[in-house]
Parts: sequence; structure tokens; C-alpha cells
Amino acid sequence: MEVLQRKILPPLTLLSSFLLYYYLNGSRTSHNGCSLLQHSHYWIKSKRIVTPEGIIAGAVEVKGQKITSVLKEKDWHEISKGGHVLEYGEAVVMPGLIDVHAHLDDPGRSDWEGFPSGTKAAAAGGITTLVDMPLNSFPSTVSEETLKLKIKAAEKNIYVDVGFWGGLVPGNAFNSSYLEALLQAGVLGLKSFMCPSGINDFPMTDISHIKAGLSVLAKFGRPLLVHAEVQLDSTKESDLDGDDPQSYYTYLKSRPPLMEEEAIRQLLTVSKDTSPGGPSEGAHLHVVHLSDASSSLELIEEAKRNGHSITVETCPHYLAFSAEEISEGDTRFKCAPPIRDAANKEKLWEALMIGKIDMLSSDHSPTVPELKLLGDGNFLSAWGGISSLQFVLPVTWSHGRKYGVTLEQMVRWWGEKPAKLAGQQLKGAIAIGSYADIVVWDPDKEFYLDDNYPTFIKHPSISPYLGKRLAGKVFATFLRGNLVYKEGKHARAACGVTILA
Ligand SMILES: NC(=O)NC(NC(N)=O)C(=O)[O-]
Ligand SMILES: [Zn+2]
Ligand SMILES: [Zn+2]
Repeated sequence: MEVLQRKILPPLTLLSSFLLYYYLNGSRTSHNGCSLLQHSHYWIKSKRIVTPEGIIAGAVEVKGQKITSVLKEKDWHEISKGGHVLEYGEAVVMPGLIDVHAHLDDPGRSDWEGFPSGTKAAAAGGITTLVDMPLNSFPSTVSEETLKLKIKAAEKNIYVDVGFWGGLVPGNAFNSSYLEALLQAGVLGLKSFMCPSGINDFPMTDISHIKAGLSVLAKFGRPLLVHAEVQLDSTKESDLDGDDPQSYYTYLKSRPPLMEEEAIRQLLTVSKDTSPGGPSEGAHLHVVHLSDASSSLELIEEAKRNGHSITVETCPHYLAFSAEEISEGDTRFKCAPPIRDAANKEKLWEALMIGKIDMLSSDHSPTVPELKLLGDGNFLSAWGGISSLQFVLPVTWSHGRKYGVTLEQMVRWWGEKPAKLAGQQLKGAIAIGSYADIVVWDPDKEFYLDDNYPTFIKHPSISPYLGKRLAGKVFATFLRGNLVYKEGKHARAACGVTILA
């Protein structure tokens, strides 16, 4: 008996005090690897916390997955009542970014990106939620069954939360029970193309498909996202005969602003159905990646004035680059609609600053370097899509500073508005009861996107941001209370969740 006491008791006591220590400290790292932090109850303290009530000096209390209080500096003595304190000084503390437009290409084309690398890049860039597009993966997400394949591919492979848009295609648009099954299975809304998508199993829709889709979406209160460009008789490929395919101007000529304008003109004939009292009241129309800042934007403004439920996004590449600076053959810049001239860029900024453009998204649409034809430089045959996911926060900030962008605007474009579009009431704000999805970053810290910079997208070489100098460095990213990224390092386990409506 005495031997037993001597041999067994000491390790037992050690074990129980160990367990007690971890219980009191709320450790999770040790057993599931979801967080780089040893605590589940802690305070994030900073001089610049961006809340819906303005920027405050204070602290955000996190318990488990949620934000449980937001304190101002004068109430800091409350902190001493318990919980670990993370001191971030002057760094900005704001909601993790929500990217409503990303192509992660999984399953089926994970050699293009994939859930693990894409969501690691997102976390490193301060994005805590993204909504994956229904195309470029294989198969496309156009049915309940194919959504299940998406979910299966994502599970245990995502480092941030991921929701899914379903595809509206000619094959399902007039089959309301089929579409309803897709929506019931949890897609956050639908997405369609008004021009060829570049992907065979994702054909384009015409306005009658879109009208039908809206009427189904109305019952669910969910949005339809539309790639708004239509082919014009005047822009047939044959008209480009003789034009140099390595010149960016040849590509620009192949996709004039009129393609966007005409698509939007058609869209407005059905978006009126979403007006109060209209046949599709409850549905919403969202124009993705607007590039034309002229007539297209005016048309959207008019629809808003007329009560249509409609919003519009643009992307950082349209705000950071202009056609004038794209070198011969540099297909990293190829995307649709195209990056237009500097005057258009100025107008996009103007529209964004005054709220005519509602929000931003990455439209991260990578491929394998071979399909970008970087050596050949043929703009007409290279894959169209910009690789950007990890860089959208510093890009928006670096280029926005000269237009006087505020931190509150950053949160509106990347948090509040996208959360609303995707139906995520508990995301996009530093507020009590919201998920503790938080990015901590330094707006003044400048860096080169060079080989020394920890980059997580699968094919950094195809990104037009490589080599650029940017401002706004992400220090830390919290997802549902887990510290998932800190200074170049991710938590071991992929603990993002799939978001289903
Ligand atoms: N198949 C695509 O990913 N297309 C994408 N390509 C771009 N934007 O160039 C898009 O969103 O339209
Ligand atoms: Zn598109
Ligand atoms: Zn896209």
C-alpha cells in the first residue's frame, strides 16, 4: 500500500494539477491545435479598435467563439477581473475581412489553388470568412449533390470559415424544385454569368434564366450574384484579326465598357422584380467585379433610386492598376472585365468613397502558371483571373490612403456590407455577441512583396502584386476566438467551418 502511494500518487497529483492549470487557463492549443493561443478567455487591447460606434482605445473581451464585451480605455480596470491580456499598442483591431468572391477551385482543380492553401493565404491576409464561387472547381456547384462534394472537400481543410455560392445555369434555372434543393442544402445564394465563363460545365445564362432564378431566391431571401458582361456583335474575335495579342490594348478592345453597360441594362429589366411589392421581393441582385465606372455605374444608381434591391462590388485590382501600366505580354493582369484606363480608376475610387460602390471582393481566380502563358504573353488565350487573395487588405489600404480612405470605410467595404450580402449577422463587426473574427494589423508598416514575404497562395508567381511595395501588415488573425495566424505562422489544425444557410 505504501509503495503504491509512493509510486502512483506523485504522478497523479502532477497530472491533476496540470489538468487544473489548463482548465483554469482555458487552453485549447494543447489538444486540438486550432489556436496559437493558450487561452479561451482573453482581452485584445489596442489604441485603435474599429467598432460600429467609431474608433476607440480600449479592449475587446473574447470568451470561447464570441466577443463578450468591448471596453473603453477608462474602464480598463475591468480587465484585471480576469482573462489573459494581449497588448497590441497602436495596431488596428478590426473585424476579419469577409471576401464574398473567391475561386478556390476545390475539388477537382486543387492544383490551381485548393482549400488548404487558399484559406491559409486568407488567414495570413486578415480574411476570416470567404464565400467560394461555384465554378473553376470540378464539378461546378450547381446541384445539391455537387454542393455536398464541395463541403466534403472543405471539411478539415479550411483555415478560415467558408461559405458557398451555388451556380445558376441554363440546366437548373427553370427547374425550381432542383434549385430549391440546392438552396435548402445551404448555398448562401446563386451566381451566374451573362457571357462565357471559361469553364465548360458552367454555361452562361440569359436574362430569362436570371428572372427565373430571382423568383426562387425570393422565397429564401438570398442574393443572385451576376458576372455582368454580354458579348456584343461588334466584339467578335474576328474583329481583332491583325491586332497584336501581346498588347494589352488588343485585350481591352475585345472587352469594351459597353459589354458591362449592356449586361447591366438587361439586368435592370429583372432587378425591378425585387422592388417592394414586386414579384421577386426578398431576392437581391448583386453585380460582381464592376470595372466600368461610367454608364454601368449610373444605371445601377438609377436602379437603386427606383427601389430595386441591388448592390455592386469592385475589386482591388481595378483600384490599384490601370491599363497604361500593364506591360506587353504581362498576362498576370488579365481578368474580365478588364482593368481599364487611369481615368476610369479615378472614377471607381470616387464612386467607392461616396458609397456608390457598396463593397469590395478579391475575385481571386488563379490557375496553374502554364495556363497564364507568362512566357508567350498572349492576352487573348491566357487564363483570365487575378491572383490576389492574401494581399487585398494592404492593397486596398496602400492605394486608398491617397484618397483619404478611413478605417471605418475599410470595415464597411470588407466587413459590414459583405456580411449583409452573405447573410452573416454575427460577422463583420466588433460587437458584443459577434464571432471573435478579428484582424490585427499595422497600417503604417510598409513591406515589399518579395521572396522574404511569407506567401501562402499556391502560385505566387502569377500574382501581379508580386514585387510591389505595400503598406498595412497583418500581425494576427483570430477566427471564432482561435488565434489562427500570427506573424507568418498558422495554427496547426484547420479549424475553419463550412457556413451553410
Ligand atoms: N472563371 C472565372 O473564374 N472567371 C473569373 N475571371 C475573371 N474575373 O477574369 C470571373 O470571376 O469572371
Ligand atoms: Zn466574373
Ligand atoms: Zn470570379
